[in-house]
Amino acid sequence: MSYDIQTFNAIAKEGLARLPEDCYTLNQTQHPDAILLRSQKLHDTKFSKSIKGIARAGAGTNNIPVDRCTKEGIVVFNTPGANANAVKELVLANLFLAVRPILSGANWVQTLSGPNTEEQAEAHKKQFAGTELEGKKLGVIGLGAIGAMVANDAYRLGMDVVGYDPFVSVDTAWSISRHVHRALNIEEVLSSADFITIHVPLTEKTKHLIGKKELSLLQSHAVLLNFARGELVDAQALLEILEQDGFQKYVTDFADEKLLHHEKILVLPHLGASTQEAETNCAIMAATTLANFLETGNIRHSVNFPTVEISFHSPFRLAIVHQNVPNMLGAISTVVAELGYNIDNLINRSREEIAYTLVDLTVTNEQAKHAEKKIQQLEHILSTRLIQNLT
Ligand SMILES: NC(=O)c1ccc[n+]([C@@H]2O[C@H](COP(=O)([O-])OP(=O)(O)OC[C@H]3O[C@@H](n4cnc5c(N)ncnc54)[C@H](O)[C@@H]3O)[C@@H](O)[C@H]2O)c1
Ligand SMILES: O=C(O)[C@H](O)COP(=O)(O)O
Repeated sequence: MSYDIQTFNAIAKEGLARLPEDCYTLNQTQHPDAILLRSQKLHDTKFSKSIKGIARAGAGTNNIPVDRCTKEGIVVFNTPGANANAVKELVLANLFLAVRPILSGANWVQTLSGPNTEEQAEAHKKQFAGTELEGKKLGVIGLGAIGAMVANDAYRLGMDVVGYDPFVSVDTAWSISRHVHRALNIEEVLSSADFITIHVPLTEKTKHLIGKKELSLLQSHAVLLNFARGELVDAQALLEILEQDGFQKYVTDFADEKLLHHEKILVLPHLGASTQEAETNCAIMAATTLANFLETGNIRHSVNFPTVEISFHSPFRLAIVHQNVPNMLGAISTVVAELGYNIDNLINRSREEIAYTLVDLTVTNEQAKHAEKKIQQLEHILSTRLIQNLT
């Protein structure tokens, strides 16, 4: 069995190495089995019926039409936490840059010349004096993989940290220092913190999460950092409020023409996950997850399908994507029973409107194909896949 994977963007070679040549080809057909990508926008892409999964080597999946994928039975994966440390380090670097005029001091020194360079530097250094992070208050909006790491490390730097996340997962909650205060609403964070950093995904619900009302709550000396997604902040409202000296500075990882050449805005070219380590981690996790899905039907790290994992020992497995309606399991097992086959193992899980069933069979190739064909004829089936156990 060979799978063709369509790739977009620079996927680290360590990840591509998880797709060995004897089982995988890259970009060889018009009808690939799966897509592996980073930030390429797929909203206008029509997916071939051959596509079973899309793996995002990264955290955010707002570049993928996830709802449409769900309707088409395509499993979308991401790589939770794989680039969190890279983003955390860049956020911390920008907190330091926000309190110490490091860049302007370094640029100014380059303008000096002559044998008294050192004296000139010493005489004028006071114009580049800064403040310290220790004792200042950091507000973290979104306490997932990145937000939790930022909160913990900021606390270790001596900052007073307050976090807001009404949907925080149990696993992440366990990882957050007990010294991080829990805010019950976003207003508390925005109005009380000296620095606010945003780490929530961009969805229809979070677009412009920080709008005019929220920006108006910031203290005049506050610094807002956005290393999550540009559209989380209403750029027009932000420009107006900065103009009125509503707050001090906006640091963003997302280029937007409206925000360029503004003395109170620092724009970076989406560098959050651009470290060798993060690129390698994400590529390995995405490729491994995709390969496991293609070869066994098992699903983990999906943003639109349930987690479904059982060990694969039978010669054949049917992977069935169907609508989450009553009696699908009964209908599927009746088809198999009427054919006279015994089910070795079966798992069914659902997530909102979608459900996924794996049926393991010890039958011949022909018999397995026959069972698949019969199941395809059932109502509410979105797709089926017959996987042969090659181990
Ligand atoms: N700049 C970069 O290169 C870069 C790199 C990685 C991730 N990101 C962005 O950062 C986002 C977060 O990444 P992550 O790995 O921490 O994801 P994550 O899924 O681990 O964490 C997101 C957190 O946001 C919380 N959340 C959702 N809606 C919220 C709301 N309205 N208010 C408060 N909290 C809310 C969730 O409960 C979750 O805990 C990604 O979705 C992506 O857009 C950017
Ligand atoms: O969501 C993410 O993981 C980041 O935005 C990384 O994007 P990139 O892979 O294009 O650097």
